[in-house]
Amino acid sequence: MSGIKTLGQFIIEKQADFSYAKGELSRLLRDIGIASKIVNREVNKAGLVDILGDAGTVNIQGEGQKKLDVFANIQFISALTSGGECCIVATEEEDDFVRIDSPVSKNAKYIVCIDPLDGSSNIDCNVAVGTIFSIYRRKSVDGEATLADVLQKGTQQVAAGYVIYGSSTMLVYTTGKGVNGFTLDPSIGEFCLSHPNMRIPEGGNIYSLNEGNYVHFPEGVKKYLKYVQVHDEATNRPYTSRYIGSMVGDIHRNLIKGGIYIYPTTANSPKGKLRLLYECNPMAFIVEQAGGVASDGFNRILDIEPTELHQRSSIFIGSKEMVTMAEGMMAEFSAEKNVNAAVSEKLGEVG
Ligand SMILES: O=P(O)(O)OC[C@H]1O[C@](O)(COP(=O)(O)O)[C@@H](O)[C@@H]1O
Ligand SMILES: [Mg+2]
Ligand SMILES: [Mg+2]
Repeated sequence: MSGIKTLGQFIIEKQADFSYAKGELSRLLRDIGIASKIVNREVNKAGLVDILGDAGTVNIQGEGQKKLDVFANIQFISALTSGGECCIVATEEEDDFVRIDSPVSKNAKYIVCIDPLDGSSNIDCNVAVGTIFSIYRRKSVDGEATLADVLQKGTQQVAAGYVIYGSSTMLVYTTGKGVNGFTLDPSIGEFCLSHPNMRIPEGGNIYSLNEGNYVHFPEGVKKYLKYVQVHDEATNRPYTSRYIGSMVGDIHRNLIKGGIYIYPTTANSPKGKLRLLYECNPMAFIVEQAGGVASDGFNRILDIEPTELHQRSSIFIGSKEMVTMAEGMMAEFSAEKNVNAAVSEKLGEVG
């Protein structure tokens, strides 16, 4: 077993990077690791236990909840409650944020935003699903933490990560000092460092979006699709289309191979489908830390000021050259034309 570094060992080792660290964030990441293993256990034997199918309830997003959505939600809230390092959990599956009222948690300084089970539409057909999490330090020091402590810009995240329950189970996270990936070794029940210092390629030829929504796409996205589907060997086009329908699965693949994932505004989702706090912010932090880019087509995701708990956003995320090209098309062809300085600057970089 020499040479294996577990998630726990790595977290403690990296704690030294933060002079003020007292171990709370390390313990919080540990708690998320524990709940992920419990969810993984159920995912792995899903067909044998009563965890597939609908729960018969509808969440605040207006989506039918799957049994595994509900199970995962309960597991993460209970692990974070017994761990005692966070005072509020905001989750995609609960109408309002959950205040952790255990004696130890009351003064805890961390807020966790979580998508307990991502890719719910794939649960019943054994396709990769995931969990996405984001951690903030509360702004208020005294008294009970409030909604204002949850509605922080993505730039304020102290850590973010995802777990992918795929052919193997991996946990990938950042604390703002690069991105590292850990693979679960079931034989020892430990996440072990397998992908140190992950970097997304600057360019790529994989595009991921639900083309079934084409007619409702903004003009800029339609133009980008035309651009990637043209035959031009010099620019390695046409690109390849890959769409799993689990944000975690699509972004994990693109993180390793290079690529772009786009979920724009559509007729069904005029503000975009994906949730800013639970999906867009954590994925944007990870991808940026790996050298990529994430925007809503115009504005950097991490700079968006959240105003609602379940706020949605369009998202263009992945390899720098690909996202910048798509943003250029949005700037040129999409009516919103609220191009900000940053996009023009990026256009300048690509030339
Ligand atoms: O089916 P669509 O509209 O293409 O949406 C798929 C997207 O929706 C999601 O499933 C939304 O996440 P949840 O499963 O957590 O609700 C993403 O994982 C995925 O990328
Ligand atoms: Mg999701
Ligand atoms: Mg979900």
